[in-house]
Amino acid sequence: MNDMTLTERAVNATENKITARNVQVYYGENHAIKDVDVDILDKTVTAFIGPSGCGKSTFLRCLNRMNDTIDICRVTGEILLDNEDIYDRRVDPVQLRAKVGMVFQKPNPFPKSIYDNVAYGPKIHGLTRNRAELDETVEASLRKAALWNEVKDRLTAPGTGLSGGQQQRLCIARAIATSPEVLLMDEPCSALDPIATAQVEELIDELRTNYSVVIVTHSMQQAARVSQKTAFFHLGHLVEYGDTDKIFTNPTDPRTESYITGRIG
Ligand SMILES: Nc1ncnc2c1ncn2[C@@H]1O[C@H](COP(=O)(O)OP(=O)(O)OP(=O)(O)O)[C@@H](O)[C@H]1O
Repeated sequence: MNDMTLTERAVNATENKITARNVQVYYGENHAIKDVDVDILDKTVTAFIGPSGCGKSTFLRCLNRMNDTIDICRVTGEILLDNEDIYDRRVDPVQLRAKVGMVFQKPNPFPKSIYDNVAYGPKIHGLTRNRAELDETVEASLRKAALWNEVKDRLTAPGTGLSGGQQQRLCIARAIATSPEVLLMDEPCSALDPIATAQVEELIDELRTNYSVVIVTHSMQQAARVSQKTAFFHLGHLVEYGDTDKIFTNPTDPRTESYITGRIG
C-alpha cells in the first residue's frame, strides 16, 4: 500500500455526527478529561493522538458511554449524536452501542463460531426476521470487513482459530453487523503485524464511505495514513483539532509541534 494514497483522497463530508461540548471526565479525584469541545464529522476518519495517559481512550469511551461500566468514572458536559444527547436518561446504553460500535486494541472474538460472532448483535437487537435475513447480514458484514473470501467455507469454525489480523476484521464485521453509524477503534492495529495492519488500514479507509470512524492510535504514521481529521490530546486537554495534513505539517500549538517532532511523548 502506498503511504500517500489514503491521505490524498479529499475529505468528502462536512456534516457533524457527534458534537461534544465542555466534556469533563473524572476517575475519582483524577480529572482525566478537561473542557473538551469537538465536532466529529460524518463519513470521515478522525484520529485521536497524544502521549500515553493524555486521555485519548477515556474520551473515545465517552462517545458510546463505555465509561458507564467503570464505577469510579464520572462524565459531565454534553455529547450529542445527530443532535440527541447520548447521556439523556432515556437513552439505553446497549442500544446506543449498537449505533456507536467499538473495536478494541486486542482482537476479542467471542468463543463462538465465525458465523455466530457476527450474528450475535443482529440477534440480540432483533434486527433480522428469519434465518435467511440473518445469513444475508452475516455475509454482508463479513464482505464489508474484507473477510468473506477467507472464511466463507468455514463459517462454523471458531472465531478464535483465525489469525490475529483476521480476528480483528471479524471484530470489525461484528461491530458493523448492527448497522452502526459510528465506529470507535481503540488502537485496532497494535496487536497486528505489518501486513494485517495494512489490511485493516485499507479497510478503515473503505469504511468511511458509510460510517464516521474515530481511531485512537499511537502511530503518527498511521494517523497520517488513515485519517482526514486529527485531534491532539495532552494532559487531558484537546490541544488542537483540524485537518490531518495541517496538524502534521503546520500545527498551530507548540505542544502539537513538540509531539509530532518527537520532543514530547
Ligand atoms: N479505568 C480507569 N480507572 C482509573 N483511572 C483511569 C482508568 N482509565 C484511565 N484512567 C486514567 O485516566 C487518564 C487517561 O488515561 P487514558 O487511558 O484515557 O489515556 P490514553 O491517552 O488513552 O493513554 P494510552 O495511550 O497509554 O492508552 C490516566 O491518568 C489514567 O491513569
